[in-house]
Amino acid sequence: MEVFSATIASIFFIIFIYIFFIKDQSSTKGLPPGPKPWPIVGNLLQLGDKPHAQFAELAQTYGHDLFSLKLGSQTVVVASSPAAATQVLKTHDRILSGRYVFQSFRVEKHVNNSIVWCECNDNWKMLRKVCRTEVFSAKMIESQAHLREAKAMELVEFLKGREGQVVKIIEVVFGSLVNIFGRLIFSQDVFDLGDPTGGSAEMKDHIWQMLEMGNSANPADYFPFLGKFDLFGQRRAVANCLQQIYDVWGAMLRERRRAAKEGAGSHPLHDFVSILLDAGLDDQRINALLMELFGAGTETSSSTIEWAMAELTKNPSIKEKLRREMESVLGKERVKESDIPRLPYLQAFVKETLRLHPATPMLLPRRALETCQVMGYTIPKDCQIMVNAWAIARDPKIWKDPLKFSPERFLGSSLDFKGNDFEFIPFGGGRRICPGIPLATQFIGIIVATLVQNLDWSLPNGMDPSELVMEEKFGLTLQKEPPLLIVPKSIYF
Ligand code: HEM
Repeated sequence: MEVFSATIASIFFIIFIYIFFIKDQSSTKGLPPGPKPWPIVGNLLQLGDKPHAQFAELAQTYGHDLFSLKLGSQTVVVASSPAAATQVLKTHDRILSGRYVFQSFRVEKHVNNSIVWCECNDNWKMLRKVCRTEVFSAKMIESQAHLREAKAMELVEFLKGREGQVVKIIEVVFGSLVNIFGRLIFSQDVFDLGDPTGGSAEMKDHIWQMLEMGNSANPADYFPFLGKFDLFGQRRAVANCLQQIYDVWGAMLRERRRAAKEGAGSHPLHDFVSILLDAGLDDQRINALLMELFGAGTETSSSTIEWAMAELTKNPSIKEKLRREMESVLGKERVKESDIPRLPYLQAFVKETLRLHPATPMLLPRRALETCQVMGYTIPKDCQIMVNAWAIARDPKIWKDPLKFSPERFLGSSLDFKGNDFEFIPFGGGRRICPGIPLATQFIGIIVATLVQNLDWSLPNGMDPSELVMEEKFGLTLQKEPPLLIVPKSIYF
């Protein structure tokens, strides 16, 4: 019996070795060069909390265009130059348009209806079309400008009320953005800025929980065979959280449908929900899309605004230039979104913030739908592909004095983030480019301009702005450590 058990154990051991060593070795044939992986863990131990910076260093050694590495048993290819980004996001856009869906988010009902995670199938095309022609159309964006302007001013009033007190800027900006989204999406606030327990506490908690779960590591992303067991219950937690959010929204959707029926087919409110109902989307699609807009829009935009505030704090002369531009163009008028096209320095400032601090430094991971050849290397089917937009935007071969925060570099330049200039791709590119660009740029522009026009602030404890340490963590972090703390001071013209 013992001999039998030992034989079975040996067979399993050999299969295990085969899977992790021999099969792995053969699957690396033709891949871009990269650091030698350790057995089983691959190059995981070489990653810290800033993979985009570590990947930038690896690119120096192994391949300025493309290099590959193993994260556990997953093969990952990283593009780190504009030429390689062009290949991934343009030349091979179709084949490389799959998404690598994080294991915690593999909740079937959500993924199938998700614009972020589903394949570029008919459902995805329909959702993108609704976004392009309805939700983010120029008419819709313009019609809701007054809401964002009012919320930006509410934020200023809130901060003025905290004069002399220390404020963690990300929390108030995040709260403001969630409220703007609440208003744009279903015409109601989610947070009460002045009362941390106020607003819709239930919805606020669910959204925080979702964002935190999205940021927590799942070992199954490195060892996919663990995925089906959901060992740490992360997928179940995401599914529960989504269900709770959908339940709240479900009640609202039912109420809207009822009101629409009674009002002979017209929805009284002009918000995203009414657009989606009018577009004939079913509840599951609406739920998934609303979740996506909240998830993809709030954290990215609020972290960009936090970076903008940090740069303004560190560079008071830039804050002054923004103020002077507004004074000369608008006089004493309060800034509005429709003024942004007349404020070139503000536009250049937003671009420079996105260049140095892209909210998703390596975009969202893509997946090869088929094996293909890119720049003479083999990219195997199902391989994960990342584009290091952060490294590209700091490459001294492309940018003069790349680490200097200088909005001037964009003045008089046609360089834009709309996916055609592959040296500057904070919103990605190709068919999966961020559909929220028109909204994100309005948000960021109006909030930054309103803060600069109406408020002054300093760092706590008389700290000198030059001492401000500005370090990115990986991508979609809530930037809890170190947060930007400021002391608001009102300014009066
Ligand atoms: C500063 C703000 C933002 C940044 C930096 C940003 C960045 C990105 C990036 C890099 C991608 C992946 C693109 C690719 O794979 O090539 C993406 C996708 C996406 N973004 Fe944004 N985003 C921002 C704001 C928003 C907003 C405000 C919304 C909507 C309200 C939004 C909705 C989406 C959606 C739905 C996708 C998935 C698109 C798809 O897979 O087809 N984003 N975003």
